[in-house]
Amino acid sequence: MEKVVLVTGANSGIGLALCERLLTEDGQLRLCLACRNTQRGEAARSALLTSHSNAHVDLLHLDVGSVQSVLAAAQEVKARYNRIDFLYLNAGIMPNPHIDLKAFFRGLFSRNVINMFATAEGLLTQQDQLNSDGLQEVFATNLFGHFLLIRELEPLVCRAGHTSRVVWTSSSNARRSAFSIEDLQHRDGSEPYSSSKYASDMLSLALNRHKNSQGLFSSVICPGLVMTNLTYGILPSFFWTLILPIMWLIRIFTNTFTLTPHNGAEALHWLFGQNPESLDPRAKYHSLTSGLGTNYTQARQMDIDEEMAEVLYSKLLELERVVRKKE
Ligand SMILES: NC(=O)C1=CN([C@@H]2O[C@H](COP(=O)(O)OP(=O)(O)OC[C@H]3O[C@@H](n4cnc5c(N)ncnc54)[C@H](OP(=O)(O)O)[C@@H]3O)[C@@H](O)[C@H]2O)C=CC1
Ligand SMILES: CC(C)=CCC[C@@H](C)[C@H]1CC[C@H]2C3=C(CC[C@]12C)[C@@]1(C)CCC(=O)C[C@@H]1CC3
Repeated sequence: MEKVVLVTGANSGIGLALCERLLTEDGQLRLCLACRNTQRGEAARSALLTSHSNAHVDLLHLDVGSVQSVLAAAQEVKARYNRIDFLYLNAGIMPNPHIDLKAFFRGLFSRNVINMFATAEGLLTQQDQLNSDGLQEVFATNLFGHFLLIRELEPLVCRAGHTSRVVWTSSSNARRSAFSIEDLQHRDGSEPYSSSKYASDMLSLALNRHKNSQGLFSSVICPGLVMTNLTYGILPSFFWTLILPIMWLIRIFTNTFTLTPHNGAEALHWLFGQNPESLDPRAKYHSLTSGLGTNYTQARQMDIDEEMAEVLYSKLLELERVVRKKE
């Protein structure tokens, strides 16, 4: 039976590389590119069809940062497909990033240097804003829109006798200390990205608790540091080009510098081939690249409090009720 796979944020970076890899792996796939920008979505679809001329590639308009768009897109998905095997929740933003250069140079000469390059801990802040639904934009895009999408698509992913998978593109930047259960949307802090990614790690655990019995299995991955539009938004592209040789060198010390979208998509691709029952719900699956350029996936335990994950789940359900009422 052909597998139905939906990828959010599929028109560039890691999402597009994943699509390319999935089509190479399985020519029978029915792939749905869920993109907010139709023109960029069309360009991605054409590029994929150039290298896989017989592939089934559909396009879906979806802005995960908008409640109305998520609800409309979910209706469209339900009309087009009768099940979804893989839901890759990959779209993500990091608006107005700011690097703390002092902290960077201090970190360079500390024992924490490897961890700093792997996680950006203490280096990065962002300035977030409210979207038209009155939600914090980073929370709405990276977490809540995807949560709402899963809820809307439950008839397609929670089916008796059938297993479906949800895979979150999280980050090594996800940190417990950046997240507050009292401030889910991170209205008051300056690390909305880290907070939203930590929340996705917790949500994945809660989804497994609530939905495994209905055939839905959730996993989280970290793609490592990848050169994409997102990272080009942190520092100008000429800077990245200048330091690229240094980055290849750093890869010898930290295998988290995957650098290319193809390498970054390693764990996403690896999960596609795994039996969900064999996966650890408390693990984050990391895409890693060795100094010699070999890609591999490694499971690392997440620092997650199960009780807090449950509270997050209930709070998201409550927020869902509120936004549905408004709609
Ligand atoms: N690059 C890195 O080093 C790392 C990236 N990640 C995560 O990987 C994921 C992919 O990012 P990456 O490939 O790096 O960056 P890109 O910017 O290349 O890709 C992000 C994708 O998400 C889409 N997107 C953004 N906002 C929305 C929205 N509201 N609705 C629908 N689609 C949206 C973008 O579409 P559009 O073209 O319209 O903007 C784009 O296709 C993100 O979740 C990111 O947080 C995690 C760790 C490290
Ligand atoms: C010499 C050199 C490589 C300098 C770059 C320093 C920083 C700009 C990077 C060091 C660690 C990086 C990192 C990210 C962005 C760029 C750095 C801060 C991410 C936050 C990008 C998005 C993620 O989800 C995780 C990444 C962790 C590492």
